[in-house]
Amino acid sequence: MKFVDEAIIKVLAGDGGNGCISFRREKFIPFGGPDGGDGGGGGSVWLIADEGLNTLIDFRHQRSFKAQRGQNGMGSQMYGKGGDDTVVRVPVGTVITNVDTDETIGDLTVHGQRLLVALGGKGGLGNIHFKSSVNRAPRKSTPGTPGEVRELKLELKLLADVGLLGFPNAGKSTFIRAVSAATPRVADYPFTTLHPNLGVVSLGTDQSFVIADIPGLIEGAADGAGLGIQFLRHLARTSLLLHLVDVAPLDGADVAEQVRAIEHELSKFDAELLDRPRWLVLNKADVLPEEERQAVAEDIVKRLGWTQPWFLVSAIARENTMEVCQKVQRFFVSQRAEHAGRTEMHPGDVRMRGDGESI
Ligand SMILES: Nc1nc2c(ncn2[C@@H]2O[C@H](COP(=O)(O)OP(=O)(O)OP(=O)(O)O)[C@@H](O)[C@H]2O)c(=O)[nH]1
Ligand SMILES: [Mg+2]
Repeated sequence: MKFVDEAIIKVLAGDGGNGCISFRREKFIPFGGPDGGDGGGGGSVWLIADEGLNTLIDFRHQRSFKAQRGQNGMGSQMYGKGGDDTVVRVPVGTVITNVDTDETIGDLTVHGQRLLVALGGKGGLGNIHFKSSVNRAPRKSTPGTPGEVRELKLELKLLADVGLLGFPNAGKSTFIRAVSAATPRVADYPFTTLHPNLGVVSLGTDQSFVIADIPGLIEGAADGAGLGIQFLRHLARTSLLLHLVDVAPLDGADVAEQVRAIEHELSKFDAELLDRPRWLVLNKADVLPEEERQAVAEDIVKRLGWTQPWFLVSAIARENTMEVCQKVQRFFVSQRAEHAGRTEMHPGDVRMRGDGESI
């Protein structure tokens, strides 16, 4: 199925029904009082997160969602029926922005979570409300109010703990195949991966994390080269990036420079991503003679002045890949412990809570 992670939709809540002007008319009561009922409220439009959906593709076909209008009030003090709500299903991880104000109005991250996006109009008042000592036959009612109408931008940002980053052909998909049950296509040409894939790395009971494989980035991606950088949005929620590089490119390219090129694109997309913990994974160790591997890797690390953790692996031979994952798991455990400790000490500190949310 095609992967779509952006959509614009229009939501239209139902208008309220109008209040009614009516008078009681019965055989022996020729001048009965007012008995026009109120209009019913208009239905609202809600979004609901559904884990059964993986993409926003459905919104290519239907872009407008309308809730029902409230029924008008009627004689004999009958109130109009309220309009039905409309509920629109979206994938878990959908961020909702109001197109007119550019304001983010919600982020649905849990299955079943709901967000009200257009409130139904109120029903109008029937003439029974306008009876007074001076006016016993009011010819007055009020119309229902209009339902809210909004244009919304939906953006899917996948929920993953770890993001894989790197040039095409670096071996990202091979890596996720090696450490999880995910089976994205692997091939020796660039841009094999055209949309993100998620894999669950399971290291034991209560020891698992989700890893996202995204399409490769190339120099100039921020300006649209290759598949562009729009897929980087799927790294937004991750806490750790694994930066994969081919340790010995066939064309003899300088690995350190390749790392810098990706960093450059990353900073153009979102400088904050550059500050995120990022570990270097030097892949394809198997192409180098065993006795040279360590020295080549250390040289790259030294030239980069790399201070964060780094690894030398062979994704295809599954060498050292699980060690990377174990270290990732330990990183999450210590991060959680650290946050738990910090929030205990400063329960009212807003900054801490912000940090906590980003885990
Ligand atoms: N020798 C060797 N080849 C590898 C290794 N990992 C991946 N490859 C090969 O490198 C090529 C690219 O691998 P992919 O996993 O498709 O690379 P990718 O980073 O997902 O590429 P894109 O999806 O295009 O961004 C394939 O031919 C793989 O078999 C490795 O550890 N050693
Ligand atoms: Mg791939």
